Amino acid sequence: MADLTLRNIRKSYADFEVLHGIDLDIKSGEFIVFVGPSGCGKSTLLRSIAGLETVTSGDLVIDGERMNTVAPSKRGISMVFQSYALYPHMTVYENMAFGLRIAGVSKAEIEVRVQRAAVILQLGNYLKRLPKALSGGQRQRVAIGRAIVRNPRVFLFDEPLSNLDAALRVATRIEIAKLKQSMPAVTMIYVTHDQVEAMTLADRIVVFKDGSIEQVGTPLELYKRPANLFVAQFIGSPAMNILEGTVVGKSEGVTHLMLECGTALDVSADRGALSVGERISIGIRPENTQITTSRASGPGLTGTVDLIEHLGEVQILYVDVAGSAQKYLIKAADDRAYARMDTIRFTARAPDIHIFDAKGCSIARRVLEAHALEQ
Ligand SMILES: Nc1ncnc2c1ncn2[C@@H]1O[C@H](COP(=O)(O)OP(=O)(O)OP(=O)(O)O)[C@@H](O)[C@H]1O
Repeated sequence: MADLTLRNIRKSYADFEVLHGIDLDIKSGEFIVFVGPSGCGKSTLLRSIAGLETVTSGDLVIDGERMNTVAPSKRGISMVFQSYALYPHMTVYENMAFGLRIAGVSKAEIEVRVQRAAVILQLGNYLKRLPKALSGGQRQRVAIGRAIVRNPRVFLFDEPLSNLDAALRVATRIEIAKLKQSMPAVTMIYVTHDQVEAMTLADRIVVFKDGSIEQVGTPLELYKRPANLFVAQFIGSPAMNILEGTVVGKSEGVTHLMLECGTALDVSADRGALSVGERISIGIRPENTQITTSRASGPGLTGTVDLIEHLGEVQILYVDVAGSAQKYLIKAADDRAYARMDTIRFTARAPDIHIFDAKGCSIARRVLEAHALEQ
């Protein structure tokens, strides 16, 4: 069991601040996934939690105990890296046992722990093999086994699957999900660039940008209610489409928007305290866009198909919309044929239209925060 609290964590390399005051509460047994663009500080934070980096200021607390100056080996943390870093001349069993032997754990206890890890990771038949006789996925399982045998309170994973090919990634991802089920009390923090890993493994996802947290939430919260434009475009693949516009009027219960592409859009007034003249962006996900007809009629936006990608069960249409520099992407079932230069009309259901203010903040969130302040 391990609750983890990060309070105003800052980390600088010389005069370059990488982490700008991170606050995060992680509950015992949670599976937390860190995502964010390259260089945003995910690995630095993970390594700081492990004690492989010293934080410049702030408090790093595990189960009520401040850990800032506690040696990595005394934090009750195990870490699995992208590179498996197995000892090539040792068998799988010896690789898993090595750290325990150095720590002076008895032979009998080592046997129990290694065998237990081998069962969890289905490595029982490979214990006598050398790493060179294992697949990449099996090697990564040995690296995870080596971490398990230490009975950690907190398990850290730094992009553990990124060296594996697509099929092995999926198989090993499922192993990690099972591992979580078999160790429900262990807190896990996992860094990845892979959307599917983040969405499928996480209890909560933390989205980072430039050394700060943008949003923390369950995968569905981030997908359905992104707090800002950055999260909206970062979570989901292909990314959410964004169109610029202005609030042009308000009448009873309705706010009228005019998009730069020349399309008028009415949204219900409870979508926010929008003011007339205010610049806004609307966001619609490719999979939430419905093509109304292949001819230029009916309500919605109009565009010209520029490119089509067939992915099997779905196709991605890249559509040029007048007045918008960005292509509008539509994810549609592959049961209908479109051709390049087709003119299409498309719409989205009202709940699937996200609205952001000029600062990129979600209007829905702005309203929620305003309500919270009033109470
Ligand atoms: N030892 C170091 N000395 C100086 N700068 C560093 C050091 N380690 C990391 N950085 C810088 O800190 C920033 C954050 O790096 P970090 O590796 O934490 O990012 P990341 O989000 O994990 O990126 P990626 O997804 O590419 O692994 C980067 O700008 C990086 O260049």
